[in-house]
Amino acid sequence: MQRTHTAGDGGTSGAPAIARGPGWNTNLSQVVDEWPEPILEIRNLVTHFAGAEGTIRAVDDVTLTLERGSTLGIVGESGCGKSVTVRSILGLLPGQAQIVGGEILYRGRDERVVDLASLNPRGPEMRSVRGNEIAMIFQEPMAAFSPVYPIGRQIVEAVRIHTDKSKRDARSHVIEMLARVGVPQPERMVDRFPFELSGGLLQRAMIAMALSCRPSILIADEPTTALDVTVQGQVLTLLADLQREMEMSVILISHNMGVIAQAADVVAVMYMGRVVEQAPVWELFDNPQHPYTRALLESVPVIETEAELGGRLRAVAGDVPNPYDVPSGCRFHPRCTAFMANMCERAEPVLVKVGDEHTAACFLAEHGHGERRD
Ligand SMILES: Nc1ncnc2c1ncn2[C@@H]1O[C@H](COP(=O)(O)OP(=O)(O)OP(=O)(O)O)[C@@H](O)[C@H]1O
Repeated sequence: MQRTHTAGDGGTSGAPAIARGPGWNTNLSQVVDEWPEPILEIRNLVTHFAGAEGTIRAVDDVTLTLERGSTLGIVGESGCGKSVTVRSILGLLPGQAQIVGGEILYRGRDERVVDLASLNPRGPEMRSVRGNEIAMIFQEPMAAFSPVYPIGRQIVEAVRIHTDKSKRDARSHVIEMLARVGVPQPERMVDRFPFELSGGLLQRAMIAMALSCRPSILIADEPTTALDVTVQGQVLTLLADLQREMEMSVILISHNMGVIAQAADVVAVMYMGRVVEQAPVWELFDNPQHPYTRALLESVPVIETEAELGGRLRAVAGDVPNPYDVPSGCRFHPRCTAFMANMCERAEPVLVKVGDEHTAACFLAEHGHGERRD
C-alpha cells in the first residue's frame, strides 16, 4: 500500500507500507500488510481555545495517520498542541476548546468508519468508543483515579460499563490485569486506595484500567514523565509487550526524543499547533530535515553530556512564542539557526515530501538543501 499525508491537502498518495523501525513492534510490516486500512486518520484538524486575549489555534491543520498495530509518536516542546490533538480524538477537551475543522476518521471494531470529530463528546457513540475501543493513559495517574475508592473497585466499574461481566467476573478479570501489568500481590492490591500505591504501581494500575477492555487504540500522553528513569524503562517495555499481545495501535506523546526512539514506529514533530516533520523513526533520527527537529534531537541527553552538565539537559534555544502572537511566515523562524531573511518570515512552508514516507515543512528541505545525510 502506498500512503503519504501532507497537511493542507488531506490527501493520500505515494510511499510504501511503513517499514519496520526499532520501536515496540517486531512484525509491523506484516501487521500493515494484513490490515491495509489505517485504524485512524486525522485530516486537517483544527482545534481552537477561546482565551482571555483572543483565539488560540492550539491545533492548526494537523493531518496524521495511525496504521494498525503501529506506534505513532508525537513529539514537541510544551504547548505545541500534542495533548489537544489527542484529546480532540476522544472529545476530552476543556469547555473553552472546540474542534472547528477537519475530520478524525476511526475504523471501529465493526469496520464502520466514524468521524469522531463530528460526534457529541458526551453522546452515547463517543462514550462507547472512549474507554472501550480507544483508551487513554496520562502522565499523572492520580488524575485517573478517585482518591476515595479502592483502585480495584474503580477498575471493576470501568470494566462493567463496557462489558456484561458480573461483579465477581469483573473483579477476577481486574486481578488478572493487575498481575499482567506487574502489580505484586494483586489480590491484596485490588483493595488498596490510590494514595497507598507508589507512583510506579499507580501507573501500572492505570494501564490495567485502560487496557481492561482490550482497546484497539491506546493513547499514552507522557506516560513515563513522572517516573524515575528505571521505572520509565520498565513501563515502556510493559506497554510494548501489551501492545504486541493485544494487537493494539498506540499514539505515544512525549517531549523526550529518547522515549520516542525506543517506542515509536513513525514520528510526527509538532511546533505551535502544526506538524512540521513526519517520518519513520529511524529516518527521522538519521535524516532530520527540519531545523526544529534537529534542535530537539540535539536536546536528547547522552550520559556523558548529562554528567558534564550536572544533570541539566540542553533545551532548544529561545522560547516558544506567545500563542496569541503567532510569528509570521514559518512559526519557527525567530528561533531558527537556518533562518533565511526575506523568505522564512514572509511565507509559511507547507509539508512537502522530502524522502520515502518523509515530509517536512521547511524551505530548506523544500529546495533540496536540507543536508540529507544519506
Ligand atoms: N485549558 C486551556 N486554556 C487555554 N489554552 C490552553 C488550555 N490548554 C491548552 N491550551 C493551549 O493550547 C496549546 C496546546 O497545548 P497542549 O496542552 O496541547 O500542548 P502540549 O504540547 O501537550 O504541551 P505539554 O507537553 O505541556 O502537555 C497551548 O499553546 C496552550 O496555550
